[in-house]
Amino acid sequence: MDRGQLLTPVVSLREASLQFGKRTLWKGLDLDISPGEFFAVLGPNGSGKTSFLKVLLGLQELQSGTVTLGGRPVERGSRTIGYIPQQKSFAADTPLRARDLVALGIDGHRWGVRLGSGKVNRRVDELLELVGASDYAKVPVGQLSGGEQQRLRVAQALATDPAVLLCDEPLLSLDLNHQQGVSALINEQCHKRNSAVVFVTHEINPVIDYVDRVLYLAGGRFRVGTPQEVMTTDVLSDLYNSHVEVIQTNGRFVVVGLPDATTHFHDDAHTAAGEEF
Ligand SMILES: Nc1ncnc2c1ncn2[C@@H]1O[C@H](COP(=O)(O)OP(=O)(O)OP(=O)(O)O)[C@@H](O)[C@H]1O
Repeated sequence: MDRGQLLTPVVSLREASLQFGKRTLWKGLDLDISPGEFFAVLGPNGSGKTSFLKVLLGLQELQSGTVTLGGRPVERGSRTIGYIPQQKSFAADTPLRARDLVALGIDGHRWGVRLGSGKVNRRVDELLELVGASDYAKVPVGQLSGGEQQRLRVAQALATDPAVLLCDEPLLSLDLNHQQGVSALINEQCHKRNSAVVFVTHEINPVIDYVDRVLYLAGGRFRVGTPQEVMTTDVLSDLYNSHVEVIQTNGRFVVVGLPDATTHFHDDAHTAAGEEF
């Protein structure tokens, strides 16, 4: 069943195009993402995945077309958005404890005013527990492992119970255990608390059990559909303009013969917009 037809979309793009110089990342993108939908954004290096998130964050303007969140134009710093950025480790001497970092997600815009109130402290405790970080609540963030830091970023992003949760490769550099823990948390926010999740990743398999639909960007074009519709030999060969073999085994996708790690932009990218299933 198509959720998009049942629920009012929380993210909508119409005829959206993004271009840097002569390079078109995508054009003619029409897309609705519904509450409670887990939406993965896939594609090779440089295909525009992070730029897509930046458009939703109000940090990158479209060349043409429109983007709305909850029916309103996107704006920077919206509290309806939770954002898990690409992982960068905190410097060892960062003067923040784990719980301070999470508290910034609740009250970051009012730092120094309400922080420390009983209500904020209780919410921070709840969030730390949710991500399994209570044990290191008072440890300076720079002394924590990459996986521990990442769980805090998830807690921070969930702090406002956001309608839209944007995740930029949140599993990078996590071991398998932590990958599973972090993706299960994000899935819970999506399918239990009804947030729309936009999940940028190079690899669909770690979240394949959760993904409802995929936006696959490559070569200045795109495809949108369920994983079964998009992750096929025909679709990926067409997007990459080169023969790519997709094998499905045990519910996982193995993609063989990708041209290289970087996207190949088609010469005809300006006229060959992707199609939506
Ligand atoms: N502000 C900008 N000005 C010019 N070019 C830009 C700008 N932002 C991004 N680009 C270019 O757009 C392309 C897409 O970048 P983006 O970071 O969105 O790709 P990505 O799919 O997230 O890549 P990766 O998988 O490597 O993180 C890249 O070639 C990048 O250099």
